[in-house]
Amino acid sequence: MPPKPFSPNPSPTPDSIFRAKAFLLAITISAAVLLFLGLLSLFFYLWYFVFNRSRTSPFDSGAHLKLQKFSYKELKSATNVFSDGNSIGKGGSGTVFRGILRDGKSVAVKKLDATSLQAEREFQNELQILGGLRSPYVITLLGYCVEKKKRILVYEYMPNRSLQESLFAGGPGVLVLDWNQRFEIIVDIARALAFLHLECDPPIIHGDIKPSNVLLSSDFRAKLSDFGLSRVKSEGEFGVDLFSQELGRSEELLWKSQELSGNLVSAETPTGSPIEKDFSLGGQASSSSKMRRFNFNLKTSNSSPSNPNVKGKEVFPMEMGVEDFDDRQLNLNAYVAIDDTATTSANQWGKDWWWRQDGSGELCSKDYVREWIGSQICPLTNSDWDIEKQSSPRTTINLDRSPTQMDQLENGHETQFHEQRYGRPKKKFEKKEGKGGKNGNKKHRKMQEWWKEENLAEISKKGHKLRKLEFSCRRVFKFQHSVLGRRFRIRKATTFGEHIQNECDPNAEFSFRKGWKKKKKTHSTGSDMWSGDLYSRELSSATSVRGTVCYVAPEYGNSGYLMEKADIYSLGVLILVIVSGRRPLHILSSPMKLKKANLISWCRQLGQTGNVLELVDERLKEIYNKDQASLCINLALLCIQKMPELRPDTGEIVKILKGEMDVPPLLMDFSPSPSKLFSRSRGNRGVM
Ligand SMILES: Nc1ncnc2c1ncn2[C@@H]1O[C@H](COP(=O)(O)OP(=O)(O)OP(=O)(O)O)[C@@H](O)[C@H]1O
Repeated sequence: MPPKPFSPNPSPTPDSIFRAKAFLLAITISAAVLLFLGLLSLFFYLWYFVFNRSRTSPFDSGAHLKLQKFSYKELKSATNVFSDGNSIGKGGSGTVFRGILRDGKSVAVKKLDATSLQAEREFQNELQILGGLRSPYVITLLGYCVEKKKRILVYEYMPNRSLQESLFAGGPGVLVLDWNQRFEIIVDIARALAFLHLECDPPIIHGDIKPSNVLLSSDFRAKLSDFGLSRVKSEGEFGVDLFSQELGRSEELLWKSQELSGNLVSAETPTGSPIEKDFSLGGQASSSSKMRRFNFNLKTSNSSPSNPNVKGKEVFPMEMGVEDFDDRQLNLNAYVAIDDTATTSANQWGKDWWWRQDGSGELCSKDYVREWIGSQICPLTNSDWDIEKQSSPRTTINLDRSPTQMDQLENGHETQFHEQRYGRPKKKFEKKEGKGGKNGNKKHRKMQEWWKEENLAEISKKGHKLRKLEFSCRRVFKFQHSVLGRRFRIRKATTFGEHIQNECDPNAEFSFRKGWKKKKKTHSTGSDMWSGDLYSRELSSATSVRGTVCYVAPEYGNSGYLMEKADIYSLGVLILVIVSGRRPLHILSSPMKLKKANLISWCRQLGQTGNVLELVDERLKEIYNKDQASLCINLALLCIQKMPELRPDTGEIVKILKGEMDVPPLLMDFSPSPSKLFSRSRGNRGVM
């Protein structure tokens, strides 16, 4: 068959040309539109994440759960314009209100003090850490509000509010929490910590375990709250936290400022090098050092305490022998260098306060209560103090008078104590004041150093100039001094009740940042001037004291080490508080009860010599599970051991509480401490 002849395509008709052109045009237009839309969404995406999100949500959204962003208007109407009636508590960094959202859900709205650095830090921490956590044992952060300087956090509402209120609000004779509830609360808190330490990766250290940070649901189950001081442990880290990295700088500033002010103790080591050099390393090494060489607070150096080059330091006169010292002398020398391989830093008091909690007997709670009060009224320099004394004798507190009063109290002269405290003629008061002035000044100086450093440490983080720091420190101290005087006039006019704390004006409380402030009418009983918790509340309000006095672990001091075992220590104290229904520091008028003033030391004494069940809250009227109670107390004793390595971890604690593991025997702690050395010299008394 012949091939088919080639026939060329028929020429395109105008119609087909038009259709092809239209098709091409449509493709071009749609491509352009798509491109435009793509670019638009890209720009929107960039705008949203780079500008909008970074302004409103200061954390990496990828790593966190979805938090609701509330408008200020919304929260304002939820809380009835943040009315006093809706206020349910006041903390160091803001006020908490009850709110009802538009969908009817109850929430707790924490309005942070806009201008405070602590509030800002707490806000960031809560979002970055708590915002990413979901556990039945941890409070749920539902959302936040950021508008201009306003910082607000919205949490799930806990109808029974804080453990602090449930434990202490009832007053004598009124039982709020029964034994079962207390035990469940202890288990819940242990589980919360186990979640943070073991289930979170990287682990989270809470850093501020105390009753007011344990919130209770309607059925009295506990949830851990307040992550304002918590931190995420970074990989491979063995002891330095984020904030402590500022410490070297702060220390340096401290030394410089001391040079400037000229009237504080010399900050030089015997070799003339600033102590900051070894400061953090000392702590790091300590956490892995052997028991006998363990020392968190003292810097290891090749110097001797009797080295004449140690300028201005108070050195324990070893040659005299510790036996030559009576208790009073030891109290005055509590911050001296006692180890021949160690020297103190100028801020030693700040790290040594906790020794006074220990069970060795020679240092009582009253000493650090007194010292603490001293710190509050102590101006930055001695001359300021003198000026204040002259200008307003009635408003100054005579610290040197306090030991006498307390000693008499201990000796059982309660009536005399009362008279002296409130009815003594002014002349005698002044005479006494003059007599003990020298020792008092020493104490003042120590407290000044501590507080100065604390303030410097915090403010230096924000890069303030040294002179500005000096100025603000002076101003703060002066202000606190004068207002505290006013406070004590009120106290002098009252009669001596069963609890010293009852004398305090219930409507006033002291804040390190703000001085005395009139307490808002709240339901919170969290601020108790004379309780350990008061120190806590107020100290935790002092921005650079991370953690809570009486709850904070000894190794933490102010050197910045915050590890899991610090939480365990606080948990131990908290367990004792829950079991006993007492605050960690509770000064009572009765001399018989004075030994019980310091819960920790009392418990240690009972652990060594007596029946630990003596500690159980009398209000339980013997209606409690004795096995569980002694388990809790023994567990607490394990947790409050001075050496972090000896404390159990959270996994073990939960197992012990669930009865899946026995309480390990309590080892003796041979940490070299002033009190320990003193004890040993008196016959090798062990200190737990
Ligand atoms: N989610 C909540 N539900 C119910 N009440 C709450 C809630 N959060 C806080 N509160 C109440 O508000 C009080 C103050 O809480 P906040 O966390 O501000 O301060 P704090 O922990 O007591 O003190 P600080 O912040 O100084 O450590 C608590 O004691 C508690 O009574």
